Amino acid sequence: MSDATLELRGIAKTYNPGTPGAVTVLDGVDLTVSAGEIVALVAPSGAGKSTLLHIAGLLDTADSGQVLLGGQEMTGRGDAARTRARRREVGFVYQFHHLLPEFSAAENIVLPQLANAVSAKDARARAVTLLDSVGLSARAGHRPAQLSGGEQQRVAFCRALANAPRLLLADEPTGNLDPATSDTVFAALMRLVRETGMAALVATHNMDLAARMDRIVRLEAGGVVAV
Ligand SMILES: Nc1ncnc2c1ncn2[C@@H]1O[C@H](COP(=O)(O)OP(=O)(O)OP(=O)(O)O)[C@@H](O)[C@H]1O
Repeated sequence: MSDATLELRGIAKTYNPGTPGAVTVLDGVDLTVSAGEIVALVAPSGAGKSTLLHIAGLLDTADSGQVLLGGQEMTGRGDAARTRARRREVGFVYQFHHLLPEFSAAENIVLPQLANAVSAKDARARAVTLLDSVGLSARAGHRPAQLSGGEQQRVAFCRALANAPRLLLADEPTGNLDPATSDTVFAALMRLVRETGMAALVATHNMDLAARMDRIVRLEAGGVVAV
C-alpha cells in the first residue's frame, strides 16, 4: 500500500459553470494524507469543505485535477469502478449520523459489509468487535432512536469502519454534539484511527479538536494552505 493514502492534485470545481450563478469553490487544491495520519480541514462556512470531501471520497467528480487512493488514479474511471473503490476504500461520517432508523446498531454495521459480499456471520462478528471498541457492546440491539446523540455518532463511526477502509472522511463529526459528548466521541475517533492505521481527513469548525490532530490544513480562496 502506498503511504499516501489520499492524494489530491490540482482539484478544481465550479458549480453551475457558464451561468451567472457560477461558483468556483475549489481552484487547484493539492493535499496528501498519509496512512496513520489524521488531518483537520478547517475553513469558513461555504468555503468548500464538503465539496472537497465528496470529491476525495469519489461521491462527486472534480472539473479537473486528480484523485489518487492508495496510489491508484481514480480520475476518469467509470461509475461502477468508482462505486466499488468507494465501498472498499472509504468510510464516511457526517454531522448527523444517517443511521437507518429501522435497523439496530449492529445491523447498521452489518449492512455495508454485505454490500461487499462479506458473509453474514463474519459481518456480525465484526460489528460486535467494533461496537465493543467504542464501549457500546450493550447497545448492539438498540435502534438509533433508543441511543443518545453521542452513542449514535459512535455507531456511525463503527459503520464507517465496517469495511476496514484505508481512508476515513468525516464532515463535522461532532458538530451536533454538546462539548462533553463531542470530546468523548472525538477521543473514540482518534483511537480508532490510531488502532487501524488508516488515513483520516476531518472537516471541523472546532479549533480545539483540530489542534489535537496531527496537522491542520485551511481551505482558503479555493486552495489549501498548511496552518
Ligand atoms: N450543488 C450545488 N450547486 C451550486 N452551488 C453549490 C452546490 N453545492 C455547494 N454549492 C456552493 O458551493 C460552496 C461550498 O459549499 P460546501 O458545502 O462545500 O461548503 P462547506 O465549506 O462545507 O460549508 P459548511 O461549513 O457551511 O458546511 C457554497 O457557496 C455552496 O453554496
